[in-house]
Amino acid sequence: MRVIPFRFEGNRFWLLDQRRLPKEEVWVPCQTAGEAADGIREMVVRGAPAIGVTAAYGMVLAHLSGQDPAEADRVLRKSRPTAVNLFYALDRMKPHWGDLEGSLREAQAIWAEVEATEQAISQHGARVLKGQVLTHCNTGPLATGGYGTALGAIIEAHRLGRVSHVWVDETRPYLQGARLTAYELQKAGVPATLITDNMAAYFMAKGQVDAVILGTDRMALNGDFANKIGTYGVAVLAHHHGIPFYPALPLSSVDPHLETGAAIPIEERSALEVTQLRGVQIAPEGFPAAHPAFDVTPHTLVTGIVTEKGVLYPPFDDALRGALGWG
Ligand SMILES: CSC[C@H]1O[C@H](OP(=O)(O)O)[C@H](O)[C@@H]1O
Repeated sequence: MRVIPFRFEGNRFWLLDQRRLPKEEVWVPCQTAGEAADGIREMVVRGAPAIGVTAAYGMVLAHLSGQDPAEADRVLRKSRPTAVNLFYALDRMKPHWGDLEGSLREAQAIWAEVEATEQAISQHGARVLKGQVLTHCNTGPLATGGYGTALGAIIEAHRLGRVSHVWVDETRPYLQGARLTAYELQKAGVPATLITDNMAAYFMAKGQVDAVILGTDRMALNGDFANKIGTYGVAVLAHHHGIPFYPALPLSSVDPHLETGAAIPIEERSALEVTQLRGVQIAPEGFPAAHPAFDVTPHTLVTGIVTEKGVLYPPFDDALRGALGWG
């Protein structure tokens, strides 16, 4: 059963508060673009494609509340910097500024595109997965509003009898794996085991990981990509152990302005998300803590890129340009 993280109802965009999962299912109503931006920034809703859909409906809310679309666009663009889906969606909404019906149609189209591309990603990704798969962070319907990307592929591969078990990285510090991926795999009936991030090497060394698949927040044209912090480490471990490593993404997550990953903006989040665990102080009060929320994995560590157009193999510059229709 898929848990869709939002719904548009009664001229409000309702967000399932992912900070409260898996214990409580609490819905938060957004009536303005500012409230949608707050929901993105505070990670009520999170996940690259889901952020894009939320931003699109934030522009619909701006029209419903009589807000200047340019101001709404500015507020939404400031909410989080790394996932390119946010900017892709707002660029798609721009031609409809001042037009409520057109904005609503475009937002619905963006959401429908998420659903369609992720069904394809899941089917293509399922064909490269087998045995025991490790994943990092959360890339299911909660992160996308559709079928999921990497987790969609895992669930489909299990349905086909290809994947027998999933190692779920808890994904410190925000714990998207422990709280959200475990929740989604349990609902989907897929056998899985939660591990702390520092256990991945142990299970790889024991030969208990046959493939790694995970998400993408922004990919450059050479295949370098940004994803949840810890992804780069998993990629290095997989490379060392000769384990196939696949980022999964819709092609709308490719940044057409970036030749390499060097310029991908990395979000710095509050140190409190590291020094506290669900509000419980775990480090000395005020102790300094770093919190880059993403890291960049070089394309040289990537086996294949799972997209709605199929699985792309090196040289990724050519493969991505071909998939984007750039010849
Ligand atoms: C389907 S891509 C989801 C992507 O977004 C997550 O980041 P966050 O939870 O901070 O929005 C993570 O990087 C996932 O891989």
